Amino acid sequence: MDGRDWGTFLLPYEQAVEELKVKFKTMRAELKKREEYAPIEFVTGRVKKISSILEKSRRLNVPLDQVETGIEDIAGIRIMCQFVDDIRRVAEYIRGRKDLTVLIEKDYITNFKESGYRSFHMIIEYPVQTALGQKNVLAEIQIRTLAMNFWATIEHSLSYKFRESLPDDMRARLKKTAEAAFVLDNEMSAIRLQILEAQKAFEDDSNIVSRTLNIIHQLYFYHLVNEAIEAQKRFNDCWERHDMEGLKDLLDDVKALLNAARKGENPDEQL
Ligand SMILES: Nc1nc2c(ncn2[C@@H]2O[C@H](COP(=O)(O)OP(=O)(O)OP(=O)(O)O)[C@@H](O)[C@H]2O)c(=O)[nH]1
Ligand SMILES: Nc1ncnc2c1ncn2[C@@H]1O[C@H](COP(=O)(O)OP(=O)(O)OP(=O)(O)O)[C@@H](O)[C@H]1O
Repeated sequence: MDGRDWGTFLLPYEQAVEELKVKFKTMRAELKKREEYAPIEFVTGRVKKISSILEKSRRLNVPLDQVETGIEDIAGIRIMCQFVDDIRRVAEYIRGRKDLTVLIEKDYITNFKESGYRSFHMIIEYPVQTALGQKNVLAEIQIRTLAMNFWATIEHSLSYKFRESLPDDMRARLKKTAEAAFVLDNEMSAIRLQILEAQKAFEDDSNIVSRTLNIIHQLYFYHLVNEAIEAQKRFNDCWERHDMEGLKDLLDDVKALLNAARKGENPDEQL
């Protein structure tokens, strides 16, 4: 083993993890403000323990003087999302950043691992400004859903570190639980789509209501008083019966009335 000062060696990795955590947490807050929905649920990070670096360098045959390039996850960030679709969005945001360079992407969601493990990984190069100047460090970003994280956390503590020594029946049961997490993610995505569709339909309906009432009001300005009164009656009737189709027909009719009234007056103002 080389006699390096591990404390000093790990300093830029610690700085990288702290900075990246702040940046992704800020990204979450910003997206929440701008779009009212943040694809990031929460962010964690860690610097690999010295014992784990030594164990991995032995397992991967990486000489200790080459761990900086041979072990990509000494600095590690994990981003948890609610839905699978959010993972693609977060990856896209990361690709667009100017303060880091994406070197490798590993899509263990499309191609999940033999164990059942699913996550999206990005290996990045991140420049850290140290007292001695700039140092580029490698870091691993794991992006996953809450269900993927739940599974990976339990599986990690049970099997990942035991590797071959885990009993076969336990391995098989863990694989089954990975399938359950996969089904859970799909179900949640389906529910989410339904909620989004319901929200859109609700917005469309409320637009029809406001546009119809607005146009009925405008009919008075063109002295179409009887037509306006008749349209308002039809509106009240449709509203009582929750008849959105009837409201759509009414909107078409009042639009036609208003267009006819405006004809000749200002052709550009046709609805
Ligand atoms: N819980 C769990 N985590 C995994 C599994 N496979 C990969 N990971 C996580 O993903 C990281 C990177 O995995 P890989 O992309 O396979 O990286 P690698 O450097 O080729 O090899 P290893 O880290 O030794 O697996 C690991 O350090 C773990 O944190 C798995 O089967 N179960
Ligand atoms: N990119 C990451 N971001 C945040 N936490 C991580 C990341 N990678 C691993 N961890 C967590 O750090 C802890 C220590 O893991 P450790 O680095 O020893 O192993 P590992 O990365 O899972 O496996 P390996 O040694 O094969 O790379 C575990 O709780 C693990 O879940």
